[in-house]
Amino acid sequence: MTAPLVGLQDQTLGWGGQAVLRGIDLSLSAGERVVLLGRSGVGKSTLLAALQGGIAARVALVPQDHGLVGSLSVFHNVWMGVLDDHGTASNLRTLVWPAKAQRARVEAVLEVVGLGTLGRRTVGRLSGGQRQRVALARALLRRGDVVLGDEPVTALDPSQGALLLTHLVTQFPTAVLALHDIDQALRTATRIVGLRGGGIVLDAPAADLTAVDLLALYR
Ligand SMILES: Nc1ncnc2c1ncn2[C@@H]1O[C@H](COP(=O)(O)OP(=O)(O)OP(=O)(O)O)[C@@H](O)[C@H]1O
Repeated sequence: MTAPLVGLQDQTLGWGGQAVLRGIDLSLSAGERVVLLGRSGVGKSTLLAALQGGIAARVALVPQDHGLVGSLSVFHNVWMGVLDDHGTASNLRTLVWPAKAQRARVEAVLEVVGLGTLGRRTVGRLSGGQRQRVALARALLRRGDVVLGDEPVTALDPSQGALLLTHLVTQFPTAVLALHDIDQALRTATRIVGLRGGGIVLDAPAADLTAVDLLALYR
């Protein structure tokens, strides 16, 4: 049996000494597509942060707040996904004068998210949905062993969101996604983890669950 990518055992998770989740046991294996579900504020982002902190493999992130720099161009924000693959001198050069090959790599992922013509646009001038697509493009450029997405398509229309979510999970061997849409969770996940009342109350293969089972997390 291969070792898990991360294993949390009886962990208390929270912020600034304040516990949000208690008694958390969760291990993530390569190849899984885990969706985290639960009411707003229950601790999905908190759990994602703990998983991120524990994974030693290469991780691409799609944070809930997008994590973009509004004063920089779309190109530069997407390129941030691979900043740690390059040295400081190279990154400074890219900031001032991106090479043609770098532009081409970024344009390829911008095409995928439907922002092919907006590479030079300042992120501060984009709509919410466009910003989310920049964050998705940054993760797609980064690639990696695991993608962690915190409501990664909530700002998109349902059809575009479904397409990009499907694309995202096919680009990474392993995914953990916090979602709000139960049907999307059932379509996307191999495993669903449900949070309620400060802990994990459900951890089961998606194939064994129905929408009715998942609605219980929100009552
Ligand atoms: N960076 C942070 N610093 C301090 N407290 C935080 C931080 N992130 C979340 N919290 C707190 O942790 C608790 C759980 O929030 P969290 O964002 O994990 O929930 P969530 O299930 O992801 O919610 P939502 O679905 O609304 O995004 C909340 O009380 C929130 O205020």
